[in-house]
Amino acid sequence: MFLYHRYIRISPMEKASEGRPKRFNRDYSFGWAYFRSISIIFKLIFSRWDLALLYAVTTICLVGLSEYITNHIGSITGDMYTALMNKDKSAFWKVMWRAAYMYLAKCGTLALITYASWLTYIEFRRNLVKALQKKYFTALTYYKINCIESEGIDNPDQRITQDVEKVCNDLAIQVLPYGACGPFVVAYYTYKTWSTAGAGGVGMTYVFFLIGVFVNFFLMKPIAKWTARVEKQEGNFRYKHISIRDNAESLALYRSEQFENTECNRLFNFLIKKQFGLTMWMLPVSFWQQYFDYFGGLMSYGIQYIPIIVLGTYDDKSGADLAGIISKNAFVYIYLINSLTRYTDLAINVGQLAGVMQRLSDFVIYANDSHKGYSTALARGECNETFDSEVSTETLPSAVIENKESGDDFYRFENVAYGLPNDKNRVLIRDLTLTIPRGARLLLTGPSGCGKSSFIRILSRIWNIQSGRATFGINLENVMPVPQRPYMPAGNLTLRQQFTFPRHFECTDQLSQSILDGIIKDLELESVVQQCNGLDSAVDFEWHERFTPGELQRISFGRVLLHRPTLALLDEATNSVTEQVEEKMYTLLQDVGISYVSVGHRMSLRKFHDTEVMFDGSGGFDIVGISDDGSSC
Ligand SMILES: Nc1ncnc2c1ncn2[C@@H]1O[C@H](COP(=O)(O)OP(=O)(O)OP(=O)(O)O)[C@@H](O)[C@H]1O
Repeated sequence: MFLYHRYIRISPMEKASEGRPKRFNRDYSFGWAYFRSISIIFKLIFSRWDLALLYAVTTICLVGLSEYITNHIGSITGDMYTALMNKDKSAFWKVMWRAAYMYLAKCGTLALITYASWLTYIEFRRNLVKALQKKYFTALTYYKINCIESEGIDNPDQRITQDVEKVCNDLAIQVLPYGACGPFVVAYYTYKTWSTAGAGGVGMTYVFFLIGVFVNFFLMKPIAKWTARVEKQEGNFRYKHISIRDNAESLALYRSEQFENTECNRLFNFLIKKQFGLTMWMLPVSFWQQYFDYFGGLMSYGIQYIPIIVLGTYDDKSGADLAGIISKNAFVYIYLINSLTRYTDLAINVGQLAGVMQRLSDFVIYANDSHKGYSTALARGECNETFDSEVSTETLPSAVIENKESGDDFYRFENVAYGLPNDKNRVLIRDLTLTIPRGARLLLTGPSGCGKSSFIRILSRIWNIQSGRATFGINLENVMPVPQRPYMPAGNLTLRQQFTFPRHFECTDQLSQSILDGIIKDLELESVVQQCNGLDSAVDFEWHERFTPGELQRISFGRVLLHRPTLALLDEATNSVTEQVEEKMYTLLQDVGISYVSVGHRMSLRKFHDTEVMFDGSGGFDIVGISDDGSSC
């Protein structure tokens, strides 16, 4: 009771953190949903004829071979008993030699099974991770899960890394080999049992097994549920530590050790509570598993009661022969019981897999749903209608979106309203009528939170408009953003790769190299190159921890100058550099003929723009012209 109170009681804070009910935020069960999730995951693992299938079949064949050898090994003890009781030297040495090479074959096969099942695991994991990552990075699914509405898909990173690892490991090494060969082994030993102990012996064994299955079925239900709960809390706890790693300097400046320590402990306590819950359920499962195994050993002799005492089948045999027969029969019966109990043991693995497997299949279902809208929109040439299904058209006129690449304008908005994609009631801007022509130099200003960056999201087509008519006259390939917080992809990349991001090309040709050298000089990035040991050394530090926001802003600005898009979307892209550097940056943009839409608060920005849209913070706006000296006209 004390332990229950200490670990399981739900605190008010924990209750509050559960939030509103979400589609995928539910407890997992050991039922039909599990079988559905198995079919979803298997389709991804075996999506084509490849090594995964070859290795899986090889493993199963090796397990079959191992069972065949075991069948021959089974008679060795019985023959040894008979040879020793008869004091028969030649029979003894025959059995010894037979045993030696049989064990050699058995051990070799077991080693090969381990090897093949690990290869299977690697191929399973390769297929599943690649399939999930493809889904994650299609149709902005990663953005929706992390920034918009995940419907309860927590910790996607953990699902792709840890959950996949567990599922593939258990499937390839535990479940698949023995699960696939099991029925044949069971059928063979059932026949062997029948031929010596008759229907009574087989019946006793199967009743024993069915009791096991029945008890396991009830014990497994909570295991699936609690495993998924533990996985979720593991993900939250790990993510907390990752965020501390990524923000170590900010924490140090805030001296927030105590706060973060308490927070880490709080998340860890959630995890421990869930682990305790799982452990509580593992107690009866473990007891039942052990008891069942031990009782199975006794049963292999118990069944012999039928042929030896009830049927008197071996009444004419000598003591030595009977000892050998008892040993051989015991092997057959114990093997039948073992093959059946192996299934009940596998049930623990399968039960634990149920929770993790459903976490993965939920991820797949969510991604597939989110791809649906995207594909239709793409087919209509309207790849920006990603969030259509979430937008309310009850109170607003419907949204009309057109793509006109050949037009004179980059964008045309007529009576457009936009707001939060995850809250249809929150409209940020209403009735916006604005044309952004080719060659535009547009400035967006207004109070914090009024919807300036959201407008950049509309231009980048990661958010959709709610109503009105929007015409897009520029392909996304020709637009490049510079976000508020410079994005530096992780993974020991070189400085050159940071510059060439988001493309994977290597700028080795003379022209790109000379452009890059010019950018480094113009943006005064020589010291950054030095700290990175040149352009082509893989760095082992965290970019945000090593470089200042101003340096990072200059690197992301350098990307724009290197890629030379038609239009740059600059979201407070120069707010960490001096006004002199800012002037240099805008002059460089103008020199290479890149149009731009900027978001910013500084007055000094005005002189680089010809039009200003001033949002008022309550859904309205003003559009004014700007003359060369920065004054309104
Ligand atoms: N993914 C999101 N989910 C929910 N709300 C969001 C999301 N992104 C932005 N918002 C909200 O939308 C509103 C407008 O945000 P936006 O980023 O456009 O502001 P902003 O005008 O650029 O402000 P600032 O000048 O402070 O950057 C804010 O209230 C913000 O909290």
